[in-house]
Amino acid sequence: MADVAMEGTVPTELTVLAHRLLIAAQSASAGEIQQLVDAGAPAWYQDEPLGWSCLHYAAERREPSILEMLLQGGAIWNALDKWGRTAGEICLSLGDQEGWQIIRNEGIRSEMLHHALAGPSSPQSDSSTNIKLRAEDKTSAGDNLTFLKSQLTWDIGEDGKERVLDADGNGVMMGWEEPLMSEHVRLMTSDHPNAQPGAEGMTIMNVGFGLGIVDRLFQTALSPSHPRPANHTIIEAHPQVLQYIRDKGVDKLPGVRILEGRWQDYLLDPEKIGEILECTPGGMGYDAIFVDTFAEGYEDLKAFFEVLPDILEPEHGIFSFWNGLGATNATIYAVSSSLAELHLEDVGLDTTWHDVLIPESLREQVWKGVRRRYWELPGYRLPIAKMKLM
Ligand SMILES: C[S@@+](CC[C@H](N)C(=O)[O-])C[C@H]1O[C@@H](n2cnc3c(N)ncnc32)[C@H](O)[C@@H]1O
Repeated sequence: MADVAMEGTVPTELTVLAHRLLIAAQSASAGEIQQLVDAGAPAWYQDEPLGWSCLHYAAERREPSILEMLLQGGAIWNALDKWGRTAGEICLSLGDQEGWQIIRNEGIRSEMLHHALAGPSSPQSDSSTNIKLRAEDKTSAGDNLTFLKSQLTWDIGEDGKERVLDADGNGVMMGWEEPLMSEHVRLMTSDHPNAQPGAEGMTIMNVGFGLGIVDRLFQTALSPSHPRPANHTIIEAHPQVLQYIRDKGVDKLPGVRILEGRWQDYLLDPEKIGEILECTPGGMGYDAIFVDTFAEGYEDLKAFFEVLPDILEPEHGIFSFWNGLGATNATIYAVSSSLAELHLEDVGLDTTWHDVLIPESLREQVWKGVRRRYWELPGYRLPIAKMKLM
């Protein structure tokens, strides 16, 4: 959540100015608002009853120039109200596309600037991320190392589909995601030259096994006339999931290799990368790489992006990732997706997006009995990235 200063935590004179700005944002002229900002009114302030900032109030006016003025005056693009909505959601609910774009663009600009100033990603620390794309907690869903030590449970949800929950009852992997995983696999394999009938089969790296849905699909999605993967490397870190892999015999499938441990243990070590690539033709990299971990934030994903030029086959290699960060909020999801696209571009990859609808009926049903919802949007933005052609 964005920095929030509720009543009582700022000095009185600032509080007065803050309240005047909140009121002005609703109906005053641009000149009056600018005067208050120039006088030092804190545009980041959020009120007590609603958690609304001046940007939320201004969003109701549908006057894009006022939003721009407030953002320049220090309003926080991703301040969340008590219902978890940014001012962008207020714009969206009123059909104000122009206002929404101003807030989204400010999000992209401020996140890019933040990352540029922070330098290369450090997956050990989330300090260089501005968007709070994951919970700032040390519970299982918010911290990767805590998650990897936590006890997991496999069961069947009320939708009749298998799921894995962590010790806090959060959904680690839910069977309803299968149609999305299927679309990832289809887009990653169907046109690849090594997946065509008579070809030698693709080399695939999947990071994060979960229920093994995506791995099963990589093995079986294409018709029998197509070759099975020539090599299928799975990196998985949770001991119980590794046991599940052995119980199911996945490690015995032809061409499958399980790397036990965190992806960071393997891919951030240049010597290990060399060994891992030995199974790919000429050591040139994987034909398809997919990442879907748990309890990791944007910094971790960005750190993964930075390794891609070393591990993705440069000519036809396809990278995709589970695009779930920030998915509880439309504006933050849009900024997070754009940020990923720009950071992939920085490391030499072009991204195309495929919009996949998730039916309301499916979304409602699957959440019964699960504590933390992590999906709140009607649509999923599926990324497919390839190395840019020189
Ligand atoms: C959401 S599930 C993956 C679901 C999978 N795509 C499927 O189709 O079933 C995430 C998996 O990533 C694993 N994981 C979490 N952090 C990891 C890390 N740093 N390195 C490797 N695996 C990790 C978890 O143990 C879990 O099995």
